[in-house]
Amino acid sequence: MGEFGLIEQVTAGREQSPGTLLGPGDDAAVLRAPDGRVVATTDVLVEQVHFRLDWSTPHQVGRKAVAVNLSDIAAMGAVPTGVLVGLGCPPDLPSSVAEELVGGMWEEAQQVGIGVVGGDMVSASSLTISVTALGDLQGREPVTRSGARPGDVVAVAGRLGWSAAGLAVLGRGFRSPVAVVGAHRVPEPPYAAGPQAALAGATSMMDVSDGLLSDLGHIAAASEVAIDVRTEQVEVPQRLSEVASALGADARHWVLTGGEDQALVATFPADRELPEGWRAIGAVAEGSGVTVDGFTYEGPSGWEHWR
Ligand SMILES: Nc1ncnc2c1ncn2[C@@H]1O[C@H](COP(=O)(O)OP(=O)(O)O)[C@@H](O)[C@H]1O
Ligand SMILES: Cc1ncc(C[n+]2csc(CCOP(=O)(O)OP(=O)(O)O)c2C)c(N)n1
Ligand SMILES: [Mg+2]
Ligand SMILES: [Mg+2]
Ligand SMILES: [Mg+2]
Repeated sequence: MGEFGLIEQVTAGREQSPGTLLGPGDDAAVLRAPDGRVVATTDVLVEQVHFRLDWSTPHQVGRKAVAVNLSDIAAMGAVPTGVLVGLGCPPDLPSSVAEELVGGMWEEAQQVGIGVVGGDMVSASSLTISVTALGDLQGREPVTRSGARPGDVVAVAGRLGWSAAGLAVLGRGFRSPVAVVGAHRVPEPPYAAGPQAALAGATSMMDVSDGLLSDLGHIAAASEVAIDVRTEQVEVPQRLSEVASALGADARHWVLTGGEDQALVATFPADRELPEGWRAIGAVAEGSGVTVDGFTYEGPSGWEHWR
C-alpha cells in the first residue's frame, strides 16, 4: 500500500475531536485555543528502545505513545486538545500494524475526549513514532519545574515502579499477563490530577518518565532547592514486592527509579491540603540535589539515553 492509501486507511471514518475546527486532511489542523495560549509537547518512541512488538501489541504501543505525551500536558496543569502523530514505518510493516497503532492512539486520546488531528507517514529503517500533544491551560498559570520552595511538601499521583517491574518480567522472557506487564505495556497516567494540582496551588510539577529520583532532580535543579524523599512515606505495593522476590530484584528500587508509569510528582505549600489522589512522599528544603532519607541514592536514579 502506498503512502496516501495508508493515510486514507488510518484517517477514514474518524470523528473530529471537540475543539477541532479543521483537520486532519488539510495542510494543518485548526484547533480552538479558548485560553489564548497553547501548551505543546512532543515525545518520540523508537522500536527496540521504547517498545518491542514481541512484548506489546501495536494497539498497546499506540496507547502508550499518546499517554506519554498527554502526561506532559497534565504535568503543566493543562488539559489536552489534540495530538499529531508522525509515523516512520519500515517498508515491510503490514498496513494492519499501522492501522492498529493508530487505533490505539485514538483509544488513548478518546480517554480524555480528544482525537488525532493530523500527522505524517514516511518510510524508515525501524518503526518510529513521534507524537505531539497540544493543550489548554483553561485560564490557569502553567505549573513549571521551577517553582518549588523550601518547606513545600513533595507529593505524587499515580503509579511508581509498576512499569519497571513489568519491564523486568518481560526482559526475563516471561510473557504472563500479570498486572505489572500490563502497566508496562499501557501506562495509566492520572490525567485529571494535573489540573487538580494546579487548582490546589502546586508550586512545581512534572511527570515521571525516567524515574522518580531522576525526575525530582530536574525540579530540584530548576527550582534551586534540595528535595528529600522519605521512604517511610513511599508505599511499595505488595504486588511489586511479590514480583521482585520472584525475580530476585528490589521493589523499592523500581519505585524510586523506574520510569514510564507517567505518574505526576508535584510540590505543594505545606499548609495546603493535598488534592484527592495525591500522597506525600517527601519535603523540599534549602540546598541542592535529591536525597533519600537524607542520603545520596547509590546507583542510577533513572533512565538516561546513551548511558
Ligand atoms: N531536540 C530538542 N530541541 C529542543 N528542546 C528539546 C529537545 N529535546 C528535548 N527538549 C526539551 O528538553 C526538555 C527535557 O526533555 P525531556 O527529558 O525529554 O522531557 P520529558 O521527560 O518531559 O519528555 C523538554 O522541555 C524538551 O522539550
Ligand atoms: C524494549 C524496551 N527497553 C527498555 C525500555 C525502558 N525505557 C525505554 S525509554 C525509557 C525512559 C522514558 O523514555 P524517554 O524517551 O526518556 O521519555 P521522556 O523522558 O522524554 O518522556 C525507559 C524506562 C522500554 N520501554 N522498552
Ligand atoms: Mg521527552
Ligand atoms: Mg515530562
Ligand atoms: Mg527521558
